[in-house]
Amino acid sequence: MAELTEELSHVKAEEPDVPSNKDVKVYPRDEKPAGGPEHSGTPTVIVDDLHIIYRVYGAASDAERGNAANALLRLVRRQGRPQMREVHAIKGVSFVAHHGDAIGVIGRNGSGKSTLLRAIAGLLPPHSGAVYTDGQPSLLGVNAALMRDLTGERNIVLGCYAMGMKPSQVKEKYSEIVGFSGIGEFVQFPMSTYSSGMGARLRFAIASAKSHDVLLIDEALATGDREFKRKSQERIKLMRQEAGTVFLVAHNLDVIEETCNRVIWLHKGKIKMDGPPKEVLTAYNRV
Ligand SMILES: Nc1ncnc2c1ncn2[C@@H]1O[C@H](COP(=O)(O)OP(=O)(O)OP(=O)(O)O)[C@@H](O)[C@H]1O
Repeated sequence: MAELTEELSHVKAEEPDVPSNKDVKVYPRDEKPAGGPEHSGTPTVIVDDLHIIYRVYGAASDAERGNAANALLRLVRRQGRPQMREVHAIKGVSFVAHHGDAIGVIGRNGSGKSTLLRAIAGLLPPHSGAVYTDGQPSLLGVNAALMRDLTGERNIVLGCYAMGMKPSQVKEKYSEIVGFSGIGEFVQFPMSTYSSGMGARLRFAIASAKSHDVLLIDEALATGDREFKRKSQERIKLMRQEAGTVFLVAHNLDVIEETCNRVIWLHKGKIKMDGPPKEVLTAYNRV
């Protein structure tokens, strides 16, 4: 900690101005995109007829796969342009999220949950359609990109800077982050020595040390133990009260039910249902 304090005092002299992260974009249409329960809060995220298509180079199409002739053909074709396949992961998704919402995103493997979160975070360009956000979305574990070769301590400092915190704020939050993560003395060890649960807990502790306009959490709570799940659910509730919007992808439906006030069910890249957790989860459990 002494080393950390010294490091922070050096950095203070070069402390950059943190720009305002309000990024209000004007929604181009008068009407509201379809779906979702009624809300009185301000819209924070508007997803409008979003399509995301991945391009995979070097992949054989179905027609090309499967026999020796096709294999030979593929060998020959490799001399020319590589084959390209498209994966249409999000197919015309529209919804509006509001201040104070905690939205669970559920669906089978490959239904497009992570892709949707990455698109909201601005990490994937839409093929068509648009995502509008009021404020800076933060995708847990990516925005605060943690480095396996560095100690937990270093990652906390870098992660906090990456979220736009000032050195004085990092100093103030440091002990709280370590305490919340529950990693104890491992904070002095490189993250490569952590279990996946410890890494996820530290990521959550760092990301939730700051209130976010839009916080996107992808399965981070899945690896924590029961005590950590309880603590993180409480913190998500607190973040909602602090006017943020939280998106949560989790396969554990209990976590979704206890944490969220709304659930979006994705199926093969489309919204199958969008509404209160009880209704959506009951329908989801029936299939
Ligand atoms: N980087 C990528 N390149 C090509 N295709 C991808 C890529 N990432 C995801 N996909 C494809 O996009 C579709 C949606 O994947 P995505 O990871 O968003 O689903 P998911 O619902 O989060 O799945 P899971 O529950 O297994 O995490 C899948 O068909 C997947 O194979």
